[in-house]
Amino acid sequence: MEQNMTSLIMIFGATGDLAKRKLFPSLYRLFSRNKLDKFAVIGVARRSLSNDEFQQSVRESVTSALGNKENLDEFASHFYYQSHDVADSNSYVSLKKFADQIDETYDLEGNRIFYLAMAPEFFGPIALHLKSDGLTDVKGYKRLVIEKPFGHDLESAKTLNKQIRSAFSEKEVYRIDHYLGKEMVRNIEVIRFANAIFEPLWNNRYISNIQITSSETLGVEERGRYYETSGALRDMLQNHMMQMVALLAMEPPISLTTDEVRSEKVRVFRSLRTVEGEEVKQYFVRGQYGEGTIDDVKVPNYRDETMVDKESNTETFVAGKIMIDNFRWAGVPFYIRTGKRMAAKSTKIVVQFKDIPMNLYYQPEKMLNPNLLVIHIQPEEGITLHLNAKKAGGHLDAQEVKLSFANTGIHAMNTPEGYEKLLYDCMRGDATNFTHWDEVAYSWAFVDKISAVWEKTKAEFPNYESGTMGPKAADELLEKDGFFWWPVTDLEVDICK
Ligand SMILES: NC(=O)C1=CN([C@@H]2O[C@H](COP(=O)(O)OP(=O)(O)OC[C@H]3O[C@@H](n4cnc5c(N)ncnc54)[C@H](OP(=O)(O)O)[C@@H]3O)[C@@H](O)[C@H]2O)C=CC1
Ligand SMILES: O=C1O[C@H](COP(=O)(O)O)[C@@H](O)[C@H](O)[C@H]1O
Repeated sequence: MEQNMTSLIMIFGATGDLAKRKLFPSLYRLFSRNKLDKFAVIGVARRSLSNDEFQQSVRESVTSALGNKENLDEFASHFYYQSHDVADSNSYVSLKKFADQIDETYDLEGNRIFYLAMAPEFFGPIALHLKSDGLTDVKGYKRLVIEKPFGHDLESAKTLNKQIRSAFSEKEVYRIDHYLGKEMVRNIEVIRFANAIFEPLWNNRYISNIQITSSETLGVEERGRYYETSGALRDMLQNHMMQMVALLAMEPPISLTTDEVRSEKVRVFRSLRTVEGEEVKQYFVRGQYGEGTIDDVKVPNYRDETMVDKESNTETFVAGKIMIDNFRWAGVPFYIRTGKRMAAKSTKIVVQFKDIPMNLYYQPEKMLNPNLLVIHIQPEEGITLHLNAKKAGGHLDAQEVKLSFANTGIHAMNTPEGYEKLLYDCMRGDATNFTHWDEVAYSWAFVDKISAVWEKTKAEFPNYESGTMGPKAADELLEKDGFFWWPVTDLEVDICK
């Protein structure tokens, strides 16, 4: 793999929220760790700004995300601004001239990263212009980083992909899924494939079900316009949740190359049981938040949020049972749930193992505790293994014990922000933690069948109170299979202490 950390990074949408909150601070962290060789950034957006004003906004965003930092002036001096309307062809001609000049000044070897941090309707047109107006005619590498959402459904994703692919090859396209930058999401593979105690048990003989929860306390905030066209199914399930399912379910790749890992993930997507028509209500539950209280603050109904339809049929919560019909996973439900305005901000994976054949130690009053492997993705990062062991001093009484590993505890620092890792990977030319077109296409095909049913039928919303773990039907989804959601807040236990 290339390790050339020299590049001209062009950020389209450089005055936007994502650039300020995530991209500038992440670049700063790479800079401060000496991970960048020669680099310059051209920020592109519509409004008119001088280079000085832009550099000031870069300094402010780094300070606001990371506090006062060293060498900030030196870092910011690598940033340039170009006012540009992405819909106007003439702008690209002057942008190309400017980019060539910066390339020469910093000796950037013709390496270019185009980061599209803009509304998705611009992705295709920008990619086409970059090629037709010569910005991609470089002697080094050219890479296109694309934010989510990648389309609205399979059809629109195909159209977008066609536009992008007429300017960039698949290997040059880096589709961001920021969950793939999270430390513990990346750890899933290592936990699975580097431990002799897990891999032999990682199948339908020993695992009864897997639960993935990604709950948020935030509501839709200022994103009503986008969210009304998306909902939790497209916003979270089609991408982040499906990626976690794939990492948990895939076969061990023969090596850790981008192509091998991606091809194993694609095999999982190909094995997904299609859920359509009448089956959708047996497998999936949707919800929309009503008013409630979070952290002692009263919060409004989703339908009363800015830019939201008073009769909105958009789901802010989704729970589902995903079946993977292959040899390893036949019969094992993967339960997923995600939503806004829930009781806690938490992303966790709970792997519940099957009960042992006979319960010697808890009978007759109590049930044996199943063994659980909990992967804490956020806010705390770590692993907890729930076992049964003898109670100290007692006769042969058993009790549940927990073996915990806290990522932060070991490294005594915050783990790097996901965007930092993804930017670093992109500069190194490592696309393993970006989504391949095939993954996107399969997961849209799966999700489209569900949205087709939901869009046709009006739901009885709101159906969960803000500050709770979603509608009752989400609990019933597991109850009818004899399971229940392991409470994510209780599982937070002591791992970070
Ligand atoms: N914000 C976040 O936390 C996340 C965002 N994303 C994705 O990132 C992308 C950007 O989101 P976000 O930063 O929130 O969006 P914002 O609305 O905050 O920013 C949009 C940016 O696009 C620029 N822009 C708009 N129209 C044009 C135009 N015609 N020509 C040139 N520039 C233009 C704006 O510049 P100006 O104002 O000067 O016109 C601004 O810099 C979206 O795809 C979103 O889905 C994904 C995950 C998280
Ligand atoms: O992609 C998105 O993710 C965030 C949740 O991300 P997290 O890293 O805070 O878990 C979600 O709020 C947003 O709606 C969605 O677009």
